[in-house]
Amino acid sequence: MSSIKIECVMGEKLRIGESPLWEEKEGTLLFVDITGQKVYRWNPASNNLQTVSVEAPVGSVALRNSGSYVVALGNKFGILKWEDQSVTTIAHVDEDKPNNRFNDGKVDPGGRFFAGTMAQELQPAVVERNQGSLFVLLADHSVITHFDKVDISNGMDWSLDHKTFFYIDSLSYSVDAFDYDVTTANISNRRCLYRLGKEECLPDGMCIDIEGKLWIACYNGGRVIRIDPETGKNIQTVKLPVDKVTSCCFGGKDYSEMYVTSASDGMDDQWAARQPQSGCIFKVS
Ligand SMILES: O=C(O)[C@H](O)[C@@H](O)[C@H](O)[C@H](O)CO
Ligand SMILES: [Zn+2]
Repeated sequence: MSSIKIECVMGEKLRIGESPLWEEKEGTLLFVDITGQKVYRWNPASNNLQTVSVEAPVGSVALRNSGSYVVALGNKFGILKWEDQSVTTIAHVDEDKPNNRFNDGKVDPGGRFFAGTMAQELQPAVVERNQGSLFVLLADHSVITHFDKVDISNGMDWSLDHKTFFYIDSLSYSVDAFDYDVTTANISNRRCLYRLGKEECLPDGMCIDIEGKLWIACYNGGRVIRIDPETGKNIQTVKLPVDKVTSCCFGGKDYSEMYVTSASDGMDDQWAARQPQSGCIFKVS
C-alpha cells in the first residue's frame, strides 16, 4: 500500500456498520448494522445489496461450511439461512443479564466461532462496565466462556501460525495478546501489545494481514492503524473521511483490498453534516 486510495463504495448509511467479512465463493462482502438490526450481503462487482432484517441487535456474522451463516444476535447464537431469511437459535448466553447483547465475533483457525458481549450502550461507548464476556461456540453448539468482566468486547484475530490470539476490550484502550492453543481453544498469558494514543481514540474491530501485522479500526479516531505484533509499534496510519471507524477486513481479488466499516449513531447534526459519509463502507486499496 504505497500510494493509497480511499473510496466510499457502499453509500447506504448504516447506524453501526460492523463485522465485515469477505465471502470468497460469492465474491461478496458480508457485514451487519448492529443497531439497525440487519445483516447485509453486498456484491462490489454488480453493486447488488441484499438485506436480512433480524429481531435484535446483531453484533457479528460468520460463514459456515454448509453455506448458511452463524450470527451473534441479542444474547443468542443463531443460524441464518439467507434463502428463507430465517434465524434459528442454537445457544443462549448471559441469561442473567437481560441488558447485555453480543458484539464483535470471528471464526478461529479451528472453525470455532468466538464472540463477546457487552451491556447495551446508553450512548456510544457509554456502558455499565464489566458486564461482558468472551464466548466460544463449538461445532456441537456447546458454548465455552473464556472470561468475564469485559466492558465492550470487540475486535479479535489470530496470528498466522495460530499460536497467538489478539483481542480488544475497547474501554481498556489496549490491544491484547494471549497464547493460543488451536487444538483446545485454550487461551493464556494475557498481555498488552499496544496502547492507543489520544488521537487514535478507541480500538474497535481488527484484522490480520498476510504479513502477520494487525489492522485496528479506531472508533472516534477516524483511521485504521497497522501494528507490528513483534515490536508492539504502530507502523502505518490510514486516515478515513469519517471519525466513527468501526472495523476492517481484507477482500476482493486476491484479498488485495481492505474494506472498512463505519457508524453514524451518536453524532449530532453538525458532526453528521461535516462527515456525510458516516455509516458508509470504504475501500482502501
Ligand atoms: O461496534 C461496536 O463494537 C460497538 O457496538 C459500538 O457501539 C462502538 O464501536 C463502541 O461504542 C466503541 O467501542
Ligand atoms: Zn466493534
